Amino acid sequence: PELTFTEWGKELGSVFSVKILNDTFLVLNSFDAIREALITKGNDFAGRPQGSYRLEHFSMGYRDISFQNPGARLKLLRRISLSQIKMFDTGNKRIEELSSSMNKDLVKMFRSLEGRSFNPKEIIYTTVMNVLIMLLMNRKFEKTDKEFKLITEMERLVMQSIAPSGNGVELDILPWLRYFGNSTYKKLERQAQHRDELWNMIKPQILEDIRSDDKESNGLMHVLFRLYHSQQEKTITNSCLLEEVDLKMTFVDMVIAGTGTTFNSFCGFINILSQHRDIQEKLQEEVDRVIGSDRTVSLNDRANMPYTQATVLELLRSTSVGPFGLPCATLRKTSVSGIPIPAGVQILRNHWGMHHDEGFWGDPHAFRPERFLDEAGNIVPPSHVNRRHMMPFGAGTRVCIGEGLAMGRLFMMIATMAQVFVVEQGRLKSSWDPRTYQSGIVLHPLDYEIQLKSR
Ligand code: HEM
Repeated sequence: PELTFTEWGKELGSVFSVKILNDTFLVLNSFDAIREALITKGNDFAGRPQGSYRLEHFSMGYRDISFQNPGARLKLLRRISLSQIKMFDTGNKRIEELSSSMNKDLVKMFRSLEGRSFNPKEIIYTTVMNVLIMLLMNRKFEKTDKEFKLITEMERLVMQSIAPSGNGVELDILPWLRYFGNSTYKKLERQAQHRDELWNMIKPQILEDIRSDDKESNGLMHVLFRLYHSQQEKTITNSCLLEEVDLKMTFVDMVIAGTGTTFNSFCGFINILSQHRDIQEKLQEEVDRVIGSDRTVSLNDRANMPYTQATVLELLRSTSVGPFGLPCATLRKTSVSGIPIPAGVQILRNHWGMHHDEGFWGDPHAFRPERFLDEAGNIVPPSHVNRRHMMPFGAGTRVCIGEGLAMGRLFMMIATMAQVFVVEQGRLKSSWDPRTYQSGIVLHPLDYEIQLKSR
């Protein structure tokens, strides 16, 4: 739909409405309209649609961060999650060590396949997923662990069943179809079983860490459980009393929101790299000059590696793996581009269209990191017009809470690949162009294979 809406926007203008079966969405299709909604009138547009049977089922009654409406609970969960994610940035030695150990794992897994043609998806998925698990529980799982299998399967089932315009939309309109073997309902039920089984496995692990008072067990879930216990014992009072379902859905939400997005962006990148020799050489030149080969990449290197940073930005713009962000809803009577909008209207923001607007970008379908560099080769500041036209993480009060984590991980993985490998196309070739990606709430690059040579 992102390509269709972008085309329609040329005729219909920057704001139009579409009917998907009997659900109506207002589509915001230009930078000005999206900016007005998310930033100038952020509080008016900060709601999430609450009428979808599928979302309500998946989120246990909107108890996750992504789909609940603003209120004390959302504020508390967002604040704690954000402060934990900040610890993943520079300055925390243990996290830095763990992150670089994960990069080492990525390199080790790739090295074991050197010289062969292979699909890198599984290895990338394992690495990205484990970064999330590290954030949540301060540990990592092996591919063969039951927990890992449950998480993977749960994430796959969610992606297949909750896209606003995808398969299963009929269940929102006719929820009674669940009594008649509806296939999306079966997927929702299966994911709920996986979720519960997973929670029953990880909850005792988190509680055991807390009991043993392991100072290093400071994952987001440890922090939330400690707060939850303090609230129960009435040693802390917040304006919102957490229940176990809030903790469980925060875990599920972070895994779902953080894995598919980062994983598909990086998967897209490796295919882009294998077909852009010039970009690969520029990345290699920079990493050789700034880091060399004697030490591993660190987040602190970002400041000295503008080309790699520009590549991360161009990757997020070009692939736009969250083509509409998350759907939002107006909380009160408002307007956009001078058009009055009542409360309760469901909104889709065409981030893809904004990131591929030919009138603005000129050549939006070329992969060109230089768009984000000035004449001296420095990264342009966030106030630069090209950076302002980029909202891969949304903006305003509901901006993605994983932005810093995702940007940091993408930087680490891109710089590490350039430092260690030359990436070439393998036997299975597919277009790198994101217009070919498979649609969904998150876009998926087509399958491809690569061949790696150590540098
Ligand atoms: C390349 C990676 C990522 C992209 C492109 C991305 C993109 C987005 C977008 C567009 C939104 C919707 C914002 C809005 O409604 O305005 C969002 C929300 C969200 N993201 Fe991300 N994200 C990424 C990585 C992550 C990671 C790593 C995490 C977890 C650590 C995460 C957690 C969330 C959560 C919880 C929300 C819901 C926020 C809310 O509704 O208040 N994301 N993300």
